[in-house]
Amino acid sequence: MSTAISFEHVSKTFAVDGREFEALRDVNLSVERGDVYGIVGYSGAGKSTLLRTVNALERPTSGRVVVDGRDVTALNGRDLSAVRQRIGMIFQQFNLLQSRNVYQNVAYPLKLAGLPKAEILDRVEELLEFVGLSDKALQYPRRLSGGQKQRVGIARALASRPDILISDEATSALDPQTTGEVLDLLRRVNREYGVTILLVTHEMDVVRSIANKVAVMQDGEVVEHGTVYDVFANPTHPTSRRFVSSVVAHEAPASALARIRTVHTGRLVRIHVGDRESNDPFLSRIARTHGVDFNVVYGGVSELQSRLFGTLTVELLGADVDVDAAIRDLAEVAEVAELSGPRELEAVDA
Ligand SMILES: Nc1ncnc2c1ncn2[C@@H]1O[C@H](COP(=O)(O)OP(=O)(O)OP(=O)(O)O)[C@@H](O)[C@H]1O
Repeated sequence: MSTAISFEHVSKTFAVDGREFEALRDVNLSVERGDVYGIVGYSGAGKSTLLRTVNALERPTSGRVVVDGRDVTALNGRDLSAVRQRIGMIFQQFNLLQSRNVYQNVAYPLKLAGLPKAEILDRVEELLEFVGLSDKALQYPRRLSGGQKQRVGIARALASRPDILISDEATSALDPQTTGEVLDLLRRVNREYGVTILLVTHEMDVVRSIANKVAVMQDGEVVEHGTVYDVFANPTHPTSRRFVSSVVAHEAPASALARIRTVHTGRLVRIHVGDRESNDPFLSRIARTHGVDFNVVYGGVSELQSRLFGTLTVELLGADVDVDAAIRDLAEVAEVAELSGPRELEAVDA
C-alpha cells in the first residue's frame, strides 16, 4: 500500500489579537491510498485546519504535508493547481453556486479546466447518474434538499477525477437518515472509484460507519490514532474513550456502577472481549472449575468491520480464594480488571 497523504511534524500558529495561538502541534499521520480516514475531535481541536493543509488552503507554520509524493507546502502557482485538481473537497454548507443549476455546478470545475463541451456533457451525465440526480440536472440548489445538495457537492468534487476526497463535516447539517445515504455514497466513491477519503467529523458514528482508520485530535494534537477497530475496541486516551462511549456503551459509567453496587456486593471485574476465534464458553467454564457464580451486570458486544469487540462487567460470587483463581484464569483468555473501590469507579468516568 502506498501513502496518499503524509503529515510530517505539522504545526500551525495563528496570530489572534496580537497573541500566538497554536492550532496544530506537531501532527504526524500517514493516510494510505484507499483509506477512509476519519479525524474526530471537539470543536476547536484543529481538525479543519489540518484538513485544509492538504490542498494548501492553509499553510503550516512548520512541517510538511506530502500528497502523492509532492510536498504541497512548497508548491505555488501552476504546480499547486495541478495537485489541487487531484483533490476534491466537500463542505458542511455544500458551497454550491446558487445562481447555477445542478448541471452547471458540476460542470463548473471542468469548464475552468478548459475541457471541450462534449466531454463535459458526458462527464456530468455520468456523475449525476452516479450520485442519483440525473433527473435534477436543471434544478437550482435552493430547490434541493440538504442530502441532494451534498450529492451535487460530491459530484462536483469528483468532476476532475481526483485521487483524494477531503470532507469537512459533510454530513453535520443532515438528519440521520440522509447522513446514512450520503455515507453510503461516499463508501461507493471509495470502493468504485478508488478514491482515498480524509474526513473531519465530530460524530463518532460517522467514523464507525465508514472509516477504516481514525485519528482523535485535541488542542491541536493527535492524541490517538489507529485502525477504527483498535481505537473502538481499546481506546487509550480519555478523549478517545469519551468519543467511543458516545456510540458504544459497553463500559458502565460511575453512576451505573454505583447503582449496581447497591445490589451486587460481590467482586466486580471488567472483561474486555476481543474477536475470538474459539467458541470456548470461558465464563461458565472458569466459574464451574472454581465453584464460583457469576452475574453479568453491565456490558455489550458489538460488531465493527466484521470483527467483534465488547466489554462485560461481571460480578463474581464465592470464597475469595476461588474468585482469585477464577480471575487468574480469566486473565489467560481475556483482558480483565477488577473494579475494587471508589478510585476505580472514578477511573471509568475519566
Ligand atoms: N484563520 C484563523 N485565524 C485565527 N484562528 C484560527 C483561524 N482558523 C482557525 N483558528 C483557530 O484554530 C483553532 C482550530 O480551529 P479548527 O477550525 O481547525 O478546529 P475544528 O476542530 O475544525 O473545530 P470545529 O469543529 O469547530 O470546526 C480554533 O481555536 C480556531 O478559532
